[in-house]
Parts: sequence; structure tokens; C-alpha cells
Amino acid sequence: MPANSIAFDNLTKRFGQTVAVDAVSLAIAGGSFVALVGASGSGKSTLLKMINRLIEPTEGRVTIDGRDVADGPAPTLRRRIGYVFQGVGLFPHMTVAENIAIGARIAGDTVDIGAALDQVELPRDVADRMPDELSGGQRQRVGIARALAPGAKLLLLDEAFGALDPVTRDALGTEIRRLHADLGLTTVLVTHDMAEALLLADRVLVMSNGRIVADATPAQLASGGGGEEAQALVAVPREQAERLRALAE
Ligand SMILES: Nc1ncnc2c1ncn2[C@@H]1O[C@H](COP(=O)(O)OP(=O)(O)OP(=O)(O)O)[C@@H](O)[C@H]1O
Repeated sequence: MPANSIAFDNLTKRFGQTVAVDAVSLAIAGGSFVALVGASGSGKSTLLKMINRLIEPTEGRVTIDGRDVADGPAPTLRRRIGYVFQGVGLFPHMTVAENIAIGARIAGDTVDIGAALDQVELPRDVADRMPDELSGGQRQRVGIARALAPGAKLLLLDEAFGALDPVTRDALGTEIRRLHADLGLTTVLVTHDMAEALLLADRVLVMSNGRIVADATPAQLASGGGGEEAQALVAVPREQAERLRALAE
């Protein structure tokens, strides 16, 4: 498998009586773009956070290129894995430049802030601004720049476009896809939006009650494959598209 592949091996997480992730075994090829979709509470975020050890499994393990993520210190692991979530979590009292550099600085490295801003198509003059002087979409771009600044080759996105207007959301999605290709990333995107998953990912995993109930390509899903639960989710954007088409007739 190409570098930066991820594997789940009987991965389970229980919170008391709740089985958030239920014995998931699955491999994600290095360089692929995988979307994880499913209803609220189906276990998507829990599965994602076990990759960068924000959550530790109850049973089973996650490996990256065959090595257990639990081997070695979590901060070292997290420098390899960019993580962007809804709300971004920029430090409000630090400038954009300081926010982007923080991960690398802690590790004793420096970051080319201009290049990091170029990468996410932000003007270089935002470097000295504070996060609350940016739009939501710009803040999200800073979050992506920060996640990738330490040279991460894996990118985890947890509803990263969730709070944005549809136009900004679409533009950021396209940009993430470009960054994914340009930087040769392995990307895992958690989203409740099947249309976003179909348009951005190479492979769509559907979660339900802690299990992966469908594993298909966007083309397979669009042509009716993937099973009942997947098709129930595909029906939403399909019906919207049909209603729009009907309006034009
Ligand atoms: N820290 C926690 N303590 C107890 N239960 C938790 C905790 N985190 C998650 N859960 C439970 O685990 C299950 C899976 O949650 P998770 O956040 O992974 O779902 P999700 O699919 O990401 O949902 P959403 O789309 O709403 O973010 C849910 O039943 C949730 O209530």
C-alpha cells in the first residue's frame, strides 16, 4: 500500500453502555480521500478521533503504515496528522501567523507563513490579523493551514465546513480536494452531507450504530449501489437535484 495508509483492526469504543464504535476492521489506502457519513450519533467522530488518539479505543487498534498509533507519544503522532473540526479552535489571543506556527513552534521548528497562506489561498496580509478579524471561511482556511504546517500527510476533517454558507463551503471543499492531490495526502472527511461526500471523496463509508454498513465509490452510490442505508442518504441530494431540474422545465 502507498505511504500514509490507515487500518482499523477490530476497533471498538464504548462509553459506559453505549457502543460508539463496534468492532470496525477496515483499510484506507494511502493517498485516498474517504468520506465517513451517517446519522448523528452513529460513531463517525469517535472513529476519526481514534486515528489521532484524541480518543483511545476500548478494544482493537489503529495502525498507520502498519505501526500502531499507540506506539510512541501522541504529540509526535499528531504532527503527522492534520486535524480540522467545526469551529476550528484558533487561539483568539494569537495572530493568524502565530496560530499557523504554533504546532511547529512547540516542536522547535519554524514555518514559512507566506507559503502556508498561499497554500490555502489566503492573502499574505492576513498574517498579522487576529482570528476575530476574519470571516468564518477565512478562519477555516487558517485552520487548514495550521493543520498542514508541520508537514502532515494525513488530514482529518470533522464537519470542517459545517458552519459555513453553501458557497463558501463548496469553494473550501474544492480547495481541500486540490490540496489533497497537490500534497499527496490521505484525507478522511466526516460529514452528515451525502452530496459533499459524493462530490469530494473517492470512497464513501456509511456508519450506523457504530458499524460500517456501506463501503462504496461515489459512482456506485450514484447508480443505486451500496445498500439500503446508503441509498436512503443518497436519496436526499438526488431528490433535491430532481426538484431543481423540474423547476427549469
Ligand atoms: N465522551 C463521550 N461520553 C459518552 N458518550 C459519548 C462520548 N462521545 C460520544 N459518545 C456517544 O457515542 C456515540 C457516537 O458519538 P459520535 O460523536 O462519534 O457520533 P457522530 O456520528 O460523530 O455524531 P454527530 O454527527 O452528531 O457528530 C453517541 O451515542 C454519543 O452520544
